Amino acid sequence: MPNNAAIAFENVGQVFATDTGPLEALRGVSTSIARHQFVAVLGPSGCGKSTLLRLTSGLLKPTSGSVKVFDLEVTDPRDDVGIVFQKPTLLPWANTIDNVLFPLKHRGGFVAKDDRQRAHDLVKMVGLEGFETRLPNELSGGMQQRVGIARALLMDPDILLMDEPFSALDALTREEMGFELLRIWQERPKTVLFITHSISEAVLLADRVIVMTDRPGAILEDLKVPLDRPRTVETTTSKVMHEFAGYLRSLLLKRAA
Ligand SMILES: Nc1ncnc2c1ncn2[C@@H]1O[C@H](COP(=O)(O)OP(=O)(O)OP(=O)(O)O)[C@@H](O)[C@H]1O
Repeated sequence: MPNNAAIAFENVGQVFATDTGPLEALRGVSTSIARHQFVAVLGPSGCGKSTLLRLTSGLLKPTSGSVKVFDLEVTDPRDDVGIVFQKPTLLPWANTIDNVLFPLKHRGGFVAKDDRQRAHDLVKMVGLEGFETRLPNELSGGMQQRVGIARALLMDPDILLMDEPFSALDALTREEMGFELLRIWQERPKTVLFITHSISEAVLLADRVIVMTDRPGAILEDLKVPLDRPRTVETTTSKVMHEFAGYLRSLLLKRAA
């Protein structure tokens, strides 16, 4: 395992205790993600994708093996790891800026003038200039998700964990958000672990796609995406994208056969 990895999973297993007995969610997951690499994870429902993400964030400890971030075993949530969930879980009474600043406030941190400026800059970066004082219910789903992304970027984390971040959005907004994320990622390089059910989204965004098996989740294939950057709208209709997506689809279907 290279020791310059941003994230390293070493023989990770996760067994949950449930009412009906132990449930093995992950088995023997070993892989590493280089700094500033964009890795997408695809796999059937319940194969442990979110569990992998929670283990990386420190919200959960593995029952076997280890998860390391920059060579240190993950024991607790860290400031250099930002998370974006499917639903942005914004505070309904707080405006855009205050929602972005929430992680700082939550940690009991003093919000300095610089922090407020950073929040304004991030809000601008995610395309919400002019919406700084709006409440979440005055924003569309896509805009709320942008607030969630700006919030995850507040501490300028090196690692960004994203759990189906665009799945609640309509197809067009979803694609737009994907390109937006690539723009942000190029502007402020980050190590991204991105969970999705969308093959085309995984291919369009990532450097590498990890395909998981059914539960207990293990790595079925780990593939480099054969597309140059920057990715553009043309990429989405390219032959290479089409063929690679087709291969991934066959992998996922074979598994279900
Ligand atoms: N805290 C928990 N206690 C018990 N079982 C759990 C817990 N968290 C997850 N599981 C179970 O572990 C398995 C993997 O869950 P996980 O959410 O990681 O899957 P997933 O691949 O992200 O699924 P989906 O694609 O449907 O979101 C599932 O069977 C789930 O029910």
